[in-house]
Amino acid sequence: MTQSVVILGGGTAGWMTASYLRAAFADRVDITVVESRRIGTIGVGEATFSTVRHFFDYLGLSEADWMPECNGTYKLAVRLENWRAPGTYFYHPFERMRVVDGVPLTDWWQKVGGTGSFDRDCFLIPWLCDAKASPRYLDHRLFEQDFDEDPDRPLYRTTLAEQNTQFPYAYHFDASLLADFLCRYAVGRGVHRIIDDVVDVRLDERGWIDRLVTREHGDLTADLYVDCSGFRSRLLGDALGEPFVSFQDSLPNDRAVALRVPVDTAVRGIRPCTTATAQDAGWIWTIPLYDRIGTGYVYAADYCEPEEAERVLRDFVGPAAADLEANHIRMRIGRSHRAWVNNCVGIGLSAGFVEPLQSTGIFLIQHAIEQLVRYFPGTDRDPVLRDTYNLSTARAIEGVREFLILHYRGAARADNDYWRDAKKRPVPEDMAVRMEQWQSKLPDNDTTYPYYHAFEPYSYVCMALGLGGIPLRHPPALDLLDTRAARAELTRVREQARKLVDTLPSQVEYLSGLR
Ligand SMILES: Cc1cc2nc3c(=O)[nH]c(=O)nc-3n(C[C@H](O)[C@H](O)[C@H](O)COP(=O)(O)OP(=O)(O)OC[C@H]3O[C@@H](n4cnc5c(N)ncnc54)[C@H](O)[C@@H]3O)c2cc1C
Ligand SMILES: N[C@@H](Cc1c[nH]c2cc(Cl)ccc12)C(=O)O
Repeated sequence: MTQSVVILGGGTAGWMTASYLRAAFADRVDITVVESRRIGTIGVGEATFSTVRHFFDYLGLSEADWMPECNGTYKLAVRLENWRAPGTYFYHPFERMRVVDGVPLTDWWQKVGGTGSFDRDCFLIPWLCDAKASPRYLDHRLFEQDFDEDPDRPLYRTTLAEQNTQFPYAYHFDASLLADFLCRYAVGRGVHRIIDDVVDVRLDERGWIDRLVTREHGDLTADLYVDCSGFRSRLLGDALGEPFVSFQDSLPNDRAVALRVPVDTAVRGIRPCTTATAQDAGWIWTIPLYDRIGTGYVYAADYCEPEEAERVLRDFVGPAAADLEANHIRMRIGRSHRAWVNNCVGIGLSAGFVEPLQSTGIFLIQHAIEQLVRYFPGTDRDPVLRDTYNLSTARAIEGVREFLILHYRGAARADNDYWRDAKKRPVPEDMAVRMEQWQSKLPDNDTTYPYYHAFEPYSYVCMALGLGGIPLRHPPALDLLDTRAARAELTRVREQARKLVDTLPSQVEYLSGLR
């Protein structure tokens, strides 16, 4: 059996991998993390999917264990501003669609209309985000009563595969603080930590990694090497030469500039969502943490210079940006042809990245780690385990890629070359067919990317309706069906939403109580 693992890299991917493998295999697998003090981590990556709760569950960690130490806040949705036209916004919530007489409520909304805001007419979470409300009451009850969440239930080893319901929120957290927290978790459970630089990688005659040469700690050998070295891809890409499949033709944003902005939470409040504000050459993220904002401009170098991007971001933030140091980042957009080659598995930026829209990076890390546990190699090195792992992880990032392409192809904005060119970029062949299908009927299980990538049809529906750039018709069947029950449900959504806004505490009030 595989008895030892060396992980190169101490960023989010490295310490998520180390802590999860430890939780899975205990001391039956010896784990070492080697990380450079000289080479920094990417330092961003602060919003997640709701499914990240399975990661913390698996480690036996409750929110109270890690949120206060990581500046954590709740994320109920992504708020997309100015994608349809300047001054407009809509939400992509963690909330499944209601169904009336077998038809999704958003399809009914197309037929019977509503107030004009599909998100507020069909979902509850947009109302909570607008009100900066907490998803929990002060007694910790969740607003969404569909969950039989027993606050005293023992944490147990849930995984993405058990996500049979849609949990209504995800998290924002300080990426560096989370990596530090997971480092303490892992080292406290017996993971070895070496702070050093890997200066050379030696391969054997088969082209497998024989050992990692460090500057001060000699050579490191293991049965399996996990490359969490970030965009450098020091093992998978550099040492093993695995080809990289670029997504640049369909996802042009390859740069970012970020700021960490201190805020007075008591004054500003905390909107429980990530905001993505479209710009002339990309979009700006706003991630509200407990005592600061994480913000950054994701843009395409072909349309905007770094200096201009930094100026736009500083203008967007305002006077609070003065004297703050900007972090300029080059992004490698695409994926390794294979994430697992011989005795090396790439996880995190080293294996692939599709720009941070919709916060998919940490989900892809979590999915990769879960699959690594499922397909963990034995001494016989069964290639079927490796090949199945590679197929599953490639499909996950290809599905995310397709969902992100939809944002640029589907945005109604066409007010400059960047947004006009976005409509002409190539899309995967199957996706072109699906985009045609969406014009006759909103996306559903039959017309969205067919392999697991975490996004469900309702996410595609929110984009199709919210972005405004795809011509949409309701199916003719709705002209023949009785609309009364659907109209009643639309009224019920608004009544429930108004009651929640009136009874839930603010997110600031609830989170202050956790500290
Ligand atoms: C602009 C931007 C915004 C993002 N926003 C989000 C978001 O909101 N949500 C989300 O889920 N994801 C987001 N991501 C993705 C997220 O940041 C990454 O998935 C996450 O941080 C994982 O990074 P990593 O651990 O793979 O790499 P890194 O953080 O770069 O860590 C690499 C590690 O490898 C070490 N290392 C490298 N080479 C050597 C060597 N030779 N010897 C020793 N050590 C070495 C470094 O010291 C470091 O510890 C974003 C990414 C970018 C670029
Ligand atoms: N079902 C996955 C993915 C997902 C569903 N809704 C959203 C909204 C946002 Cl902002 C990101 C991700 C998602 C999950 O629940 O995490």
